[in-house]
Amino acid sequence: MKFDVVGAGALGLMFGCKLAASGQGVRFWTRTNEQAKLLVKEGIMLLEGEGSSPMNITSLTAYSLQEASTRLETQMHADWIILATKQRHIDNALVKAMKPIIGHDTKILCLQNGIGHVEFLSQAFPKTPLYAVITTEGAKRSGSYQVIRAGKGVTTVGHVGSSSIWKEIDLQNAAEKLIDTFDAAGFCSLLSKDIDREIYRKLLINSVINPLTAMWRITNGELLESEERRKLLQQLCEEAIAIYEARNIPFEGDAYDIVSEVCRSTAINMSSMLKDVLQGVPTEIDYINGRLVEMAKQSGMSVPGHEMIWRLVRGLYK
Ligand SMILES: NC(=O)C1=CN([C@@H]2O[C@H](COP(=O)(O)OP(=O)(O)OC[C@H]3O[C@@H](n4cnc5c(N)ncnc54)[C@H](OP(=O)(O)O)[C@@H]3O)[C@@H](O)[C@H]2O)C=CC1
Ligand SMILES: CC(C)(CO)C(=O)C(=O)O
Repeated sequence: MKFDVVGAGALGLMFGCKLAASGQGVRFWTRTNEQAKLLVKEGIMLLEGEGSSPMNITSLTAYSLQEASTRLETQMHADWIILATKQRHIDNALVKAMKPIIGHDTKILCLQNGIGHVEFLSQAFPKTPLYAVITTEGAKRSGSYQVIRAGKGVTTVGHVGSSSIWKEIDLQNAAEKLIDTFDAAGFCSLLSKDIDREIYRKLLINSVINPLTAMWRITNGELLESEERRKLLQQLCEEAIAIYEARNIPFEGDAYDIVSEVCRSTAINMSSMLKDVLQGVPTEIDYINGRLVEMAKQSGMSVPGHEMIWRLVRGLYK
């Protein structure tokens, strides 16, 4: 199978490295020429867990995405594009730059947290099948070509949006082959027929854990360590569930219990939002709490907790 990885950040490097190591064809499309050159020169170094020796993949193909139209004149389109940028990178400029790498049989796999990107990309690429991924894998970039697998997780894949020119059975077969390929590369993967459910479940979890850990600068586990923190966790869960109920979005189980369980199981993790804040880069708050606030407004509801935490996190970045 051939993969084009757009965005050689934490997840892009990790997925690309392990897919290449398992014998798949992987080509990287970076934002900068400098990173593409470094990847070609140095390869990727992936560290998986303490005590394990690093995996080093060399002989890579990598270009800047801006060069796509000239590079694709002499090369084949991939079966899959793994879109591994952040939500905020997905805009008209990225769409324009990606057009040359989309062939007749290319499918796009979106790794982003939050919501909004699927609708945007469905409109931008109406004929291209889109799949969303919800992953509990943890990856941390430690340089332009070095990445750490911070935690093994489960990667769930499902078809999203409508792609009128593809038959349901072909969409399903393509996803099944992808799951087998991911499994063979060392990613425990599942196929979901209702990926929206997974997306909204993850959205709720992220909308509670991420901004609170980012504001308080604490690990996920520390969120449960005081009554004051637990109360706010509870309030954000209740507000999110009220929005879901108003909009008929299914959510199974007790939100507070589920969020608390994620805090416990990822206790020593720094949330992705806290990492962004500490690095001084914009967070994904607009695509997580911002979207919830927007949904609440559309339903004529007030969600003071989410609105306040959204503004507080936005205000951290000038
Ligand atoms: N890391 C994780 O463990 C997890 C991440 N996610 C989600 O996955 C998504 C990616 O996260 P993560 O890998 O951590 O993010 P990173 O910031 O590490 O990676 C994003 C990459 O996209 C690149 N990029 C930006 N614009 C372009 C462009 N125009 N063309 C090509 N590349 C571009 C960036 O390049 P540059 O560095 O040059 O700016 C960067 O390398 C996020 O939405 C996140 O929420 C979900 C689950 C786990
Ligand atoms: C589940 C959680 C909160 C784990 O850290 C996450 O997805 C993130 O940090 O973005």
